Amino acid sequence: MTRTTRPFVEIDRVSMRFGGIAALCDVSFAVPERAIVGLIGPNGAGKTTLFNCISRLYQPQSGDIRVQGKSILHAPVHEMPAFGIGRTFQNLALYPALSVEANVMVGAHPLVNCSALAEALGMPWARRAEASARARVREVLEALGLERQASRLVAQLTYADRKRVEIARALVCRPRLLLLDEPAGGLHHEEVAVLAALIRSLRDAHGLSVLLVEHHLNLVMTVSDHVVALDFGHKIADGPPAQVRNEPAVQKAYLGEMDDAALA
Ligand SMILES: Nc1ncnc2c1ncn2[C@@H]1O[C@H](COP(=O)(O)OP(=O)(O)OP(=O)(O)O)[C@@H](O)[C@H]1O
Repeated sequence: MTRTTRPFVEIDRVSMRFGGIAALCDVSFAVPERAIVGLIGPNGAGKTTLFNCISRLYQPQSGDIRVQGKSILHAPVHEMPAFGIGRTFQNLALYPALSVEANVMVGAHPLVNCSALAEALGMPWARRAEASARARVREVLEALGLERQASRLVAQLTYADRKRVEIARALVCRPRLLLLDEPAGGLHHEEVAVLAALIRSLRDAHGLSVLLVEHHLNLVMTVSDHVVALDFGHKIADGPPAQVRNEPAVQKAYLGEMDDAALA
């Protein structure tokens, strides 16, 4: 699939404070169409706050966020599905006592798009919408190699498979932008390599733009086309992985956080 440099998302001078804490200070960068952009920074740098602004959980005090040129911050929250943003959460936000299929079905809710009454009464259009959402869920489970786990409870899965379920749920509504919040957290070395291949293949197969928050720097540097680094809410670097890795401000921000090998 051809990549372009046209921005899919533009973060434009976004600032967000929590009382006296400046979590984001005038942060600007773009996620080009079909690009994988890694967002790095030490603990407390502002990465999750930015994700929460893009998914409209937080409203920044100033700046704008545009998807294909249209401001999401000025759009009503119920219009958000139309912007095509899917996300996963740092601490898995799954229902352990429900099946894999049921968990992914939760993400398909916007596809059903019928009143609760129509669903409860089993109206024909509600049944058709639900059948089509179930078909989509099965398609995504298959794409992620989870089809044989569909009826298992999430509580019975390995941690790596739970992470896949989160990604499946984020994909079910056919997003154009996938926000991945620490997908490698808690994974073993080999599982991280599998994850890297999965992220690339999802981008290639579906033409997705991906914004990846990750502490696993080797994964970020391997998989990203472009890397943005934050520190104390400020953008300190923005460029190709090799350039950002060697940026003195990035090296300094990480000093003491992790061994130098992570950045070598
Ligand atoms: N809801 C909140 N209320 C108050 N302060 C907050 C809130 N959310 C984040 N912060 C503060 O904003 C700053 C940025 O936090 P954020 O969680 O965005 O950083 P992060 O880069 O995602 O860190 P980590 O890598 O540890 O997840 C921190 O100082 C944090 O304590």
